[in-house]
Amino acid sequence: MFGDVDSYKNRENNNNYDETLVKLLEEKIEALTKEIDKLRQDLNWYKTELEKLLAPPYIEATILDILPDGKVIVRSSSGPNLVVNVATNVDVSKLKPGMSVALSQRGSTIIDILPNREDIIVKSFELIEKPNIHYSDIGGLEDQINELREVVELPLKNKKLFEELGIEPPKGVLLYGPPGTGKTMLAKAVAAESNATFIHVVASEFAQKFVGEGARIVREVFELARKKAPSIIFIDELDAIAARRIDIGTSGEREIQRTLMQLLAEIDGFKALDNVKIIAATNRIDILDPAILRPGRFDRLIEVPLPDEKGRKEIFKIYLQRMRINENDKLNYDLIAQLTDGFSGADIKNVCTEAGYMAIREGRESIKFQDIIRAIDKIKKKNLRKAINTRTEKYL
Ligand SMILES: Nc1ncnc2c1ncn2[C@@H]1O[C@H](COP(=O)(O)OP(=O)(O)OP(=O)(O)O)[C@@H](O)[C@H]1O
Repeated sequence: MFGDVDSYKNRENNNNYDETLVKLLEEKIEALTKEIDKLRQDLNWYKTELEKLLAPPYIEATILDILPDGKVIVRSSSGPNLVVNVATNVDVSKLKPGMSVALSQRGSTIIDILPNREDIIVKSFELIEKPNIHYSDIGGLEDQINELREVVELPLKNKKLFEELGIEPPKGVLLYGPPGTGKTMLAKAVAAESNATFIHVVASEFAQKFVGEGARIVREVFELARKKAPSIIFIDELDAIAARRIDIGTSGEREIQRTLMQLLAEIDGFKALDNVKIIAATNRIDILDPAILRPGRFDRLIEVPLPDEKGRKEIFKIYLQRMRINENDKLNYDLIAQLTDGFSGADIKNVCTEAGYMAIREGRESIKFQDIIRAIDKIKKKNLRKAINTRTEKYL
């Protein structure tokens, strides 16, 4: 009798044991299946990456003409004009002269239509139809503003006056001076006040971003400027392509030289009273190639120096008047202007921003005069550290 009860219990235990084991195994299978899926995904990813790495490069080409038999004449980026076929996955009816396409590695077949090159290049410039900066936003540069108004704004706005008087305004203006003194601001403000499109290009990017294409980009920038005229082309860091060169042996140097040549050709190619103006900026006028400064090119030089005490006071006023100052504090502009000898406009803006942060960090809703003094001290130390690092890095 008892034996029966025991065997029943044993069976019961065994059943429980089996159920637990089945559950465990099912869970294990589920986990492993998930892992297989994950590994399969990883494997596919590695396979496609490997394929991409091992795939031969395609050749970029521009369509010149589409022939009646469906073949296409292209100019390949590697040189000659070619008559090529079109792969079946490419819709022939979409092909048009001037379009960029990818050719198979052997250059015999169009295998893809590429996005419009001009769009890609143009997107990498800062193109502002009308910048939102005005002369009144700029402190301490009254003479520079007046000169720019005379040589850029007036000819753009009143071409007739110049034609009647028979005067030719300069084609290109070069702004030179230390970093952060407002050169870019000046160029943007003239564009805004002249209702001109502002095209901002950074010369160092010609060489870095578009290897082997600097000259072509210069051409496209000028084309774009003509299309969007009246316009101002602002070339920042001009020295990156226009520095005097003793040795042009390397291919990189030759490429920069070609870019410069194209820039000079473009400047020479338009008239002083066309409604495209060029403003360039540099911190290193001392190293510029004299060819760039010849009459008819960048022949109007405007120095944009560090602000003097009066200029610093004006810049402080521009920024601080927009900020909320503690009503019990009187701002001593003379003192802060005196304390910031050697500061650029950009440094002064940093001081104001830093003072604002000091108030925020201390949970205040307004800035105290003391914040500004502390911020000046902080920026001074930061600038000093930067100067020490620049002057000592060659010894480290
Ligand atoms: N004279 C100024 N008046 C008001 N703000 C200024 C002035 N100069 C500089 N700033 C401030 O500093 C910032 C940087 O100035 P900007 O880019 O015009 O200098 P930059 O001379 O073109 O410098 P870089 O040579 O480094 O390109 C401006 O956005 C502006 O906030």
